[in-house]
Amino acid sequence: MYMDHSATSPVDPEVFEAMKPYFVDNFGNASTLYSLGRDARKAMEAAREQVASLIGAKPEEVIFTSGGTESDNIAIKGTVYRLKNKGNHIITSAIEHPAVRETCKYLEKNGFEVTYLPVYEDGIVKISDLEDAITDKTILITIMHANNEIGTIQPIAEIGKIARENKIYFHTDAVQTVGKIPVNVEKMNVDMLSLSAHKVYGPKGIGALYVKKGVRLEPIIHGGGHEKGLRPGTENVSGIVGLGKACELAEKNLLEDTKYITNLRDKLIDGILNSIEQSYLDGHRTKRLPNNVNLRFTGIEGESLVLHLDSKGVAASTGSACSSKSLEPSHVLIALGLEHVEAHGSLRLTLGKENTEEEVDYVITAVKEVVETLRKLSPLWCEIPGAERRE
Ligand SMILES: Cc1ncc(COP(=O)(O)O)c(C=O)c1O
Ligand code: FES
Repeated sequence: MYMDHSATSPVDPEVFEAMKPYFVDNFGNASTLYSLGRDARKAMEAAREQVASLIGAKPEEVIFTSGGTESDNIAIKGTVYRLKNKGNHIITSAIEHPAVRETCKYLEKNGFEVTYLPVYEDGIVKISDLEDAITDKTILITIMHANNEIGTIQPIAEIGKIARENKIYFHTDAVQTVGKIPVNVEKMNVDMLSLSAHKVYGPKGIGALYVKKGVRLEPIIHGGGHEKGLRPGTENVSGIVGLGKACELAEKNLLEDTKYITNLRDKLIDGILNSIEQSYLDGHRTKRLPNNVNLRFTGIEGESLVLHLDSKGVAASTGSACSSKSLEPSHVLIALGLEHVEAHGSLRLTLGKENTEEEVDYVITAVKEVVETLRKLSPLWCEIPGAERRE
């Protein structure tokens, strides 16, 4: 069973049906003048309205991109390149997705200064830290709405208010929240917001950037002038139609889906914490995405856990990285103040609307069995203080 919806989600059959005509029959280039092209343009503009409606924006404030990564790059580089004569300071958080984090690291190598706000144990930035970090050189604040690993939700409206008071542009990466919790660009006081279709039952490789009316960005890609010159290139019409449909469905079902998934999440968290000794939840207990469960087990390696769960038919992910190139565990878990050895045993289960209570029960048992098996095999487990000795 699939419990890795924060990595990607299946395309909803309704979304797929909506996209189908735009591959073979209505294949026109949306920039052409004849009716085939005009039909494509019409479908694209309808999708722009669907996206705008979900996030409380005006359609003309929505730019289609190839996904979250590109939206983040256009927003961040587009702002700082435009304002580089005004200042060179960017504020972000220590737990951003690589699409933001690596963009900031790149900019640091190119003359910009970046402050990475700490998040403390609960995974949430402190407003007082943000206020202290602002200087007269600060030109951009970019802080994610919810974290992709630990699911914590940041106080975006408050951050946006401070950005406004200080006349600093504010971008948020809302890839993990759009379609999962209410997102309203006006209420959140944001100037730019990134979203991606494949996290909300839409296709991969398509997303959008909200750019508030009046906010001007320097283009980072140059070409034929599509999408107000910010994202030139022949439009991915079928993808855009899919994104629009996914947003329409998300808007229609948001409250019901959220309630259903939150219930599964809490059952999963309690079930695992209550049945496995030395297991811990990472991130805030309630200020977290309705579908995010991120746990840690003393004495266990996350990657072995994921591979053993896979053999029991459960798709999940981990923030530990023993066998990856970096040999570093997730920067997000380290930012929570965890030691390397603690971050080493992390398991992320992210639920979706097609998961059921029976699946949750199965996963609780599967995780318990795998943790017990791995601990039995571990020569270190019996030496850990408080560990129950197993013969
Ligand atoms: C918070 C966040 N930002 C950005 C991205 C990147 O989005 P995309 O895969 O559409 O480029 C992801 C996806 O993993 C994400 O979770
Ligand atoms: S050794 Fe496992 S996360 Fe580093």
